[in-house]
Amino acid sequence: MSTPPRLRTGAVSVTFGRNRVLRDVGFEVGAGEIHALIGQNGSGKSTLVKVLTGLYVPEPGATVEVDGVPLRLPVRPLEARASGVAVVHQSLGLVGEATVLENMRVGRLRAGRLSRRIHWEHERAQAARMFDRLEHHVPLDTPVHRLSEEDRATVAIARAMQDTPPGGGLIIFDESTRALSRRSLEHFYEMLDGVVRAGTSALLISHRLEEVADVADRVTVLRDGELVEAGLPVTRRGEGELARLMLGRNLAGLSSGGGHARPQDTPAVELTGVAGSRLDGAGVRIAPGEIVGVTGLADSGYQDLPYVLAGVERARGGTLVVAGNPVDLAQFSPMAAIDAGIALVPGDRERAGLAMDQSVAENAALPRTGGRGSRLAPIRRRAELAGLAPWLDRLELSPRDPHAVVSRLSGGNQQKVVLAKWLARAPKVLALHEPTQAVDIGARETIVAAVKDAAAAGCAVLVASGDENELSMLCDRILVFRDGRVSGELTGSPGPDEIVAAVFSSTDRRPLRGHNEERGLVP
Ligand SMILES: Nc1ncnc2c1ncn2[C@@H]1O[C@H](COP(=O)(O)OP(=O)(O)OP(=O)(O)O)[C@@H](O)[C@H]1O
Repeated sequence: MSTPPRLRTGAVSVTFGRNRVLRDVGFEVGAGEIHALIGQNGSGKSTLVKVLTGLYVPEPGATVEVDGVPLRLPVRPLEARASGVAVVHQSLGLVGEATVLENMRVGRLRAGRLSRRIHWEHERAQAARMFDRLEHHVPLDTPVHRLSEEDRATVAIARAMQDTPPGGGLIIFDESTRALSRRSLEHFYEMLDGVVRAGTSALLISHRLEEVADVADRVTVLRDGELVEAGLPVTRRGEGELARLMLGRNLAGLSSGGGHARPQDTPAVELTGVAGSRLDGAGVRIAPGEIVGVTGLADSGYQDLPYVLAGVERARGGTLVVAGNPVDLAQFSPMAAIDAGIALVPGDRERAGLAMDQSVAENAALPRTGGRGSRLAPIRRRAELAGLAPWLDRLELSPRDPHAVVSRLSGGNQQKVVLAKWLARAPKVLALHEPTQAVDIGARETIVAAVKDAAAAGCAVLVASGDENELSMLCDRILVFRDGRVSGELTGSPGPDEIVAAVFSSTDRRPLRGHNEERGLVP
């Protein structure tokens, strides 16, 4: 008798109101494989994960089996956990302020039956065992936000492994790796390779198709809630082919670099001597039409710059000159930034100021700068909606409805709302933090084109990113940060390898995982 797959789903359908978001989804994940689940924003990936973990109830007729044993539906979260299914959420899903030990053991702490006291020695031993299994050790008493990015990735895997029996179980990574830099990704997959070689399975959800092509053994593709492919071997399938399967069309080739710079002009924006929690004398000058990237190691401070430029993060000191007017950064505010024509697209939606219980259109109208009660408000509102609609079309918002409530949109679609809102306002300066992080490859193409169009029209663009592919697609010039200030500059539309080499001071860009044939895992 052949061994059953690690996970098998059958006829999983989910409907919200009149919207059927999953339709008869049946697929299998084998033992010891990395299985990727890909699809455009809103195609139903997270909904499927939420069915597997018991957050959403599938329609009658669905089946979910782990190692051939059917789970009762709707899935009971504790039963899923007991059968060896673990989930790592977006951006590793760790609590920064809590220690490694607390992150490892939260939800699992056991108090003595009589004393009601927690046996910390037992908890430490349990946590340490996982790091032994991974052969990587991380200090248990350090708060997670003080760890290196690589160590944080180790903790996320170790934490999930607690629910999987040695050599068994399934870890679901729901966009967990999306904020990791190249070097941390290499480390992450080195560890995960060891875990799956021992027999544990991984279900990987990621919009980085280059990563999927590098590391996955097989791929399942969802389009509009339906299966397009189930368990297709990934061997020798490049990013382009995966994109075609996902989008149902060919992806136009993306040119790299901005190419619209007019550096002889007086700068549209200039930051000097910026001091903040992680910044220490940083400075950037951006000409009208120029797209400048800032990058570096995770703790180098470059990520703070868009927020300082948009007045969202108060700097301790430094000067901003925008359109020839100097401003003391210690006195700067978000409203002053908006008035100066500076727009911010943050990296995570929590910082994006989305009003989750309001519609897409209502969010696009926020914040209003003055004239709230004016008789002209309805006219302005209609004009705003008219300006927004083409952007919602261009970014393929799903559902394409300006009246949809934001909390009901998928994560990537929420990100698109923030982008559409600011792009529709034709800002003078755009401050972007990982602008394509949560969006699918089709929308990434559109966003890159839209940012370049904005630059061509004279907008000065700052892009903070740890993703060398994103930087290479967008930027004319890249500043590399170290210890809170600029330590190097790459000009002439640098490529991804050059960027990684500059950030890590080494030219060694290892493959994320050996080829499928080498791993001997492809049937
Ligand atoms: N609680 C809900 N109520 C109503 N609609 C919902 C709810 N949750 C999700 N949806 C809808 O279900 C569809 C699928 O969403 P889902 O989050 O599964 O997409 P996804 O493939 O994970 O997208 P992304 O890549 O953007 O994260 C979307 O159209 C979304 O608007």
